[in-house]
Amino acid sequence: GTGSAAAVPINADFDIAYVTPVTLGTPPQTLQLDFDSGSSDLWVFSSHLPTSQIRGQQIYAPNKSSTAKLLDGHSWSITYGDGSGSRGNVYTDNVTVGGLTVGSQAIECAQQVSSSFTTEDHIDGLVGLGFSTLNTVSPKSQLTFFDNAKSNLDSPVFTADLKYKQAGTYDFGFIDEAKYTGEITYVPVNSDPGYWTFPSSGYAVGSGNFTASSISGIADTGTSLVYLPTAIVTAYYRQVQGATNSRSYGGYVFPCASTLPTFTFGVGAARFTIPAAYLNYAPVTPGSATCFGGLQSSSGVGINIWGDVALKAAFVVFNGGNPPTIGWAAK
Ligand SMILES: CSC[C@H](NC(=O)[C@H](Cc1ccccc1)OC(=O)N1CCC(N)CC1)C(=O)N[C@@H](CC1CCCCC1)[C@@H](O)Cn1ccccc1=O
Repeated sequence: GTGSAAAVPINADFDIAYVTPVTLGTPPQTLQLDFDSGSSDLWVFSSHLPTSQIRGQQIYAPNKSSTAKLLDGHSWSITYGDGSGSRGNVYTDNVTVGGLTVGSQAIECAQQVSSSFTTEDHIDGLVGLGFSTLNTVSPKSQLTFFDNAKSNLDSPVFTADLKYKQAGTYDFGFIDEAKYTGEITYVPVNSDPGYWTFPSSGYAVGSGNFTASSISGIADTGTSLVYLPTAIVTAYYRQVQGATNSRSYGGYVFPCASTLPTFTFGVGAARFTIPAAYLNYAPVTPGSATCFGGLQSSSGVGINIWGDVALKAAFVVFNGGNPPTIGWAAK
């Protein structure tokens, strides 16, 4: 089988995250979930949450689904890189994404969410697309939607075609040739850390020379920005008039009117250029003349992350075969 679903930006002004409609249970309950290749829990706002923690989000009510089953004695708790988090209990039920259905998928029902989830009313939960080793359900960890679907997929892959300020798609089980140009460059994935960790072959700032250097990082659809080693990031912002590394804003900022260079990264022999517009991420506060960069240092994060700012400059194939690989193509 295959599936195909839209990845819709949650904010009209800048791409902080993308959500995809997912139907749960019988009769179907549709929620807008953030597909996150940087984590491996499928969790939802649920009828088990105190109403004080719900602010407009859609919820999944397992007691309204004839196919829901409590996973007795199981719980989950997750904290993300940005400090947000949630926890709760677990049901299994049917989950459908873009026409692809998984029966008895673990649906982690939130009983508590952190304030940043309560205030982000466009996100009703997450679908983790990392490796199932990262799943937080205890005492028995659960499989991701992708791992459960894999044996029924025409091909054990999912692809991300994220776009700048417009809807893109996540496809499951097939590679849509119409979504990319040229060849797909595949490189090995180290799944031991549980993420889609792959080697990049180097970078260039604007029209400058390409610096060959092996950079290990993760392809993370759930992270908005790109986080890379400080040496690379300082080389980039040296080319930006008025750029400073602001402690108060937590990263590199610059006058919104500044001209930004592009940023090119290598995957094997292939080269992908992130347009300057993607790197002029957003005003630090609405209407400010100071803007926050889409490229930031990974020194505070602990790993290099190729987030949405990079992913939307390419068509990316997450190949869950044995061994796993990741493919990048121009589009
Ligand atoms: C450098 S990991 C920071 C990253 N969280 C972000 O990227 C958030 C995303 C967001 C989306 C919607 C509203 C608010 C914030 O956005 C910012 O942090 N931004 C954007 C706006 C900017 N002004 C400031 C910087 C992050 O924890 N991702 C995790 C998934 C996220 C969690 C929050 C909800 C959306 C999905 C995850 O894949 C990151 N992971 C990756 C590997 C290991 C652990 C880990 O946990």
